[in-house]
Amino acid sequence: MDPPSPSTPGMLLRPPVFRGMKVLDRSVFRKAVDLAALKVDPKNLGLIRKECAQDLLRVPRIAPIVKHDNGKVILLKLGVTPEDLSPLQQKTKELIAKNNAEIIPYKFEVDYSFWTVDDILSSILPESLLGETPGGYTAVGHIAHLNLREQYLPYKYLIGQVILDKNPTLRTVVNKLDAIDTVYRNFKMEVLAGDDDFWVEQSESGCRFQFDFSKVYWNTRLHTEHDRLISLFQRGEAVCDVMAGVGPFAVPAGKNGVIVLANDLNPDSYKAMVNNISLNKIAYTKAYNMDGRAFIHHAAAELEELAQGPPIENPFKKRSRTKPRQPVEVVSIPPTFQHYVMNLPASALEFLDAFKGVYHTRRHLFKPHTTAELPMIHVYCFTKEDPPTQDLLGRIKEALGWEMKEEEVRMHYVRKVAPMKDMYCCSFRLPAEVAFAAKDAQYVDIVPPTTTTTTTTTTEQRTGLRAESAKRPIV
Ligand SMILES: C[S@@+](CC[C@H](N)C(=O)[O-])C[C@H]1O[C@@H](n2cnc3c(N)ncnc32)[C@H](O)[C@@H]1O
Repeated sequence: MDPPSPSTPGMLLRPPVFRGMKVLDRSVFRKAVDLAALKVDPKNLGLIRKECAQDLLRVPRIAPIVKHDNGKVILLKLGVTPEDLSPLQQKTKELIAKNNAEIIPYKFEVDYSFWTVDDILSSILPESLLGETPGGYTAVGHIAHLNLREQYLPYKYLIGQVILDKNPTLRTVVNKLDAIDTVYRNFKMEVLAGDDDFWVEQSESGCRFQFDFSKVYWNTRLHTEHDRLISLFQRGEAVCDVMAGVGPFAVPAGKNGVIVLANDLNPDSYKAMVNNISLNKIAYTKAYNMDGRAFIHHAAAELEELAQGPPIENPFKKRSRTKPRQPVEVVSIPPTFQHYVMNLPASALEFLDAFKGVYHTRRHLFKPHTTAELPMIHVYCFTKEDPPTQDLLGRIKEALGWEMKEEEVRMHYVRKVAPMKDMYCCSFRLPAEVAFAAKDAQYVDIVPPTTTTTTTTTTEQRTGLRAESAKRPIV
């Protein structure tokens, strides 16, 4: 079939075609389109707009009533000219006659600012590349990040510039390079357009997060999953976030009055998390920078010790002016964790071996001696199996050294990360046989790469958790 001729109504409001352009020339996107317009008594504008809706110009981003001379006119649909009214409905023609409406030629002029990203890219890219939409991106703060396929790379700067031009909230457009870093899970990226500035601010779960997007892991698509898990944590419970990143679980949970000991191996994630704790005025979350396996043991000891201190006062909680006698918000620290979070899907299952003997010397803290139950483990993983049950149960058994029954593990589907690869969150209660087992030599703590510091705020000494940590630097 022949392509539609440029005079076909549908083609009139498409940008001019400049296939093969590699350096953006915005000036070529000017276009004038000849339309017909109705000049009517201003008091009849609304009536005609309503009665003749089918015959008015219906093109996205163009309102059919426009200013003309000192008044307003109504634009008629594409294909109608002052000389040829035949495309109009009979009802419209009658209304025009009845209202003595004048039909005038109207030159509708558009330029680069009118067209969408897809309009422009589809007039620039070779036809062979038009099947996909390379203009799709994910925004993190002021950065749009693309994952351009190889065939689009010769046009990458142009694609980046068009996206930047068309999205006023963006300042930088980057393309992800190579695969993800295997340890810290961050991407190398190339700036395609805009500022060479990777320091972003992003909101999630009612909190603000600041970080260098080129140095740490952040995935906007995990928002719902972060919220799901956070909603399981109760105020006054203790959560151990073993691979916490910049704090998308730890900071909002802390804001809800959950005591969180949160760790990340990446020093840049750790520093950002410390800053985010302070930025959001969180009294209940404390950041650490060590290997996750070591942290599982370290945190159990640390929490038990913290629990022996005073409850945490929240100096940031605003007091009500109308209720001046409201008590200061206080949360007691439980001696054991109610939840562990392990979001490092590529290898977190392998870290389960660290739970062997984690409460060997702390049996007295749990039932039947107290009301405390053993903690829930929420461990993220990837699988290529569908259904995933046997694969995940097998890998849990291998790492934990204990066979979990199918009904003891909740496998929550999180998202598809590749055509044959799914992300799951496995939640199960830590078995007593594992938690209280004798500790193997291999579980001796590893010296962390850096020591822990706490956020520096003037209120630091007033918060139980921070006051404790200020007294006892972790080595
Ligand atoms: C997939 S990210 C998840 C971060 C965060 N929990 C989230 O949901 O956005 C995994 C994190 O694990 C950290 N990590 C990698 N190896 C680690 C280890 N051995 N111990 C602790 N953290 C580790 C990485 O630096 C990264 O921030």
